[in-house]
Amino acid sequence: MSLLIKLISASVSVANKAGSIIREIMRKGDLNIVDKGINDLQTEADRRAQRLIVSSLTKIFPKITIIGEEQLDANEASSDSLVTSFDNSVLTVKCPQEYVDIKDEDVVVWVDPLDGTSEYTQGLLDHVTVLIGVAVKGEAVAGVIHQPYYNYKLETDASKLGRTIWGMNGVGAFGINRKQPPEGKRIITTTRSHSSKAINDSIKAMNPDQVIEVGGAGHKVLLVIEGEAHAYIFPSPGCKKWDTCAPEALLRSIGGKLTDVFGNSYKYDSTVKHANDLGVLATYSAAVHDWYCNAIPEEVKINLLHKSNM
Ligand SMILES: Nc1ncnc2c1ncn2[C@@H]1O[C@H](COP(=O)(O)O)[C@@H](O)[C@H]1OP(=O)(O)O
Ligand SMILES: [Mg+2]
Ligand SMILES: [Mg+2]
Ligand SMILES: [Mg+2]
Repeated sequence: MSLLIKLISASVSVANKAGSIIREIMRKGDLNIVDKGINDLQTEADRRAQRLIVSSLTKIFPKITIIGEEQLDANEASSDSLVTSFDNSVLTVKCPQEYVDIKDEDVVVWVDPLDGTSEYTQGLLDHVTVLIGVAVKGEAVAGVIHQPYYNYKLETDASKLGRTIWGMNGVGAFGINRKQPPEGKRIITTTRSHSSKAINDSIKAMNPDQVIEVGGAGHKVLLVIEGEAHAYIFPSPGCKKWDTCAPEALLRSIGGKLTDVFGNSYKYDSTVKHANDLGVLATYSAAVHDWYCNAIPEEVKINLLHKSNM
């Protein structure tokens, strides 16, 4: 069994339990919110989900570097029992030849225990995802996106609540049906809680038919994959490597693309700067990516570049 398939399989299992914790904390209603900066919230769910994910994966893969969003006291153990099981459906997949021989030290796992925290605290629950991204030699190669409240408005059957999607470069994506967005239209999805003039100017320059303002990097990439939007636009600082690693890998696995505003892929080795200073642009197909990239005003791009060098 290859290391990568085992790692994705374990990540699917632990992401599912992290989702249960996120639902449990919301059900009990004690979110215990702190603001880490400006409009940068953390709840008990972010903390407990990260402790579970990082401790569980560390137990199975002690030599792999795992980087999580939340800065937590290293001495504080997970209060939840660890997940050391493997998702069987992933284990049946054959690892592409190029990844068969990778070593522990080639891998970095990027964990966003709860993406869309702002929306979580406001009850916009389907914007929330758990993101586990796997980078190999600095490249986003595989991603798990768990959406704990998928179907929550439609389904009364608790067994149909939530879904887990995973994808790997050279293998494809599972748990989601890819759909082409409507032809002859331009639908853009963007932030609802971290807006800026640069974002508004860029969207205006793209002359869209519709703009979908929703929370979460994971959630917006799912909208792109399911054909609800042609592109996810965030020409602004604020997203970090744990926001984009899993979404980037998942999109790539189905022929889409996630880059900075210049069209360059981000790197994900353990020494990279965490902030994605040059923004995020994601599209459903690599063939249309350049159009969106070129449509972002030059002034917006130059400003991001200047700020990133400061
Ligand atoms: N200015 C910011 N400060 C902190 N986190 C940000 C900021 N902008 C974006 N993010 C992170 O990127 C995600 C996508 O952005 P948005 O929801 O605004 O479209 C957010 O849910 C948040 O992740 P998280 O919720 O995990 O902290
Ligand atoms: Mg956060
Ligand atoms: Mg996030
Ligand atoms: Mg988060």
